[in-house]
Amino acid sequence: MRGLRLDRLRVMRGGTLLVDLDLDVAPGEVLTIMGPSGSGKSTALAAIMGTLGPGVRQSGRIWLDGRDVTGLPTRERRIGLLFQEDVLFPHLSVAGNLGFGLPAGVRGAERRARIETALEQADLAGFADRDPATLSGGQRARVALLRTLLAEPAALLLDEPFSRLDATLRAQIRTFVLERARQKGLPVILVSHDPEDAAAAGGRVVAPAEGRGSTPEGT
Ligand SMILES: Nc1ncnc2c1ncn2[C@@H]1O[C@H](COP(=O)(O)OP(=O)(O)OP(=O)(O)O)[C@@H](O)[C@H]1O
Repeated sequence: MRGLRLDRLRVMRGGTLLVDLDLDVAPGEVLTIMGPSGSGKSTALAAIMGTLGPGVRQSGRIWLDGRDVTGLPTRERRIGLLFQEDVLFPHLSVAGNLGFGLPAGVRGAERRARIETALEQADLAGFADRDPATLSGGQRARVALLRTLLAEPAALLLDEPFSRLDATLRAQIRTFVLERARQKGLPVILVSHDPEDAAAAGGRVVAPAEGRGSTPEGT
């Protein structure tokens, strides 16, 4: 089965149940995890990525495209993460930054071609040799997204991405990200404390420890 499945995924810290999710995110679907600061949103994403630190107890399974990825190291899970303070390497060109997203075996002309194509699709043709410091906030945000997508993830997690951008730009970038994810048929989990993000995503909204959550069908 394609998509992302959280099968009774639970994370306890101390005596607190921070994460309790039991749901599927279909290809092209966006699920929003919403809750106040400290409610466990980032913890939920860390559990899915496999980057939880010590001091927590995790149970349940994570399935991606029918594969149980629960025990796999982060890099083998094929899950892309874009977060709030995603930064580009300042000492590398835009193309150099994008190269970090590409699978290791992609080299030479193929590497250049994939980078050029990605830039064109993001309205950034001709930007390959630019210094990231010379880009606008919106251009930087698009490059960060392209870098994540070039790794060909099978799911995309967004942790309050671009919340530092002003409202207009943020809305544009949010649309851009969600459209790209839908085109690629990626299941997306968006973490936010902003109801506007959830409304723009247009899908289900759950709290980090909501269990099955609520679906439009009420199932
Ligand atoms: N490494 C850690 N050690 C101890 N406590 C932690 C650690 N990381 C998170 N916590 C605690 O776990 C709880 C959930 O944190 P988490 O970062 O998941 O919340 P959040 O909903 O993402 O918050 P925010 O919106 O502020 O980012 C908080 O009470 C936090 O203090």
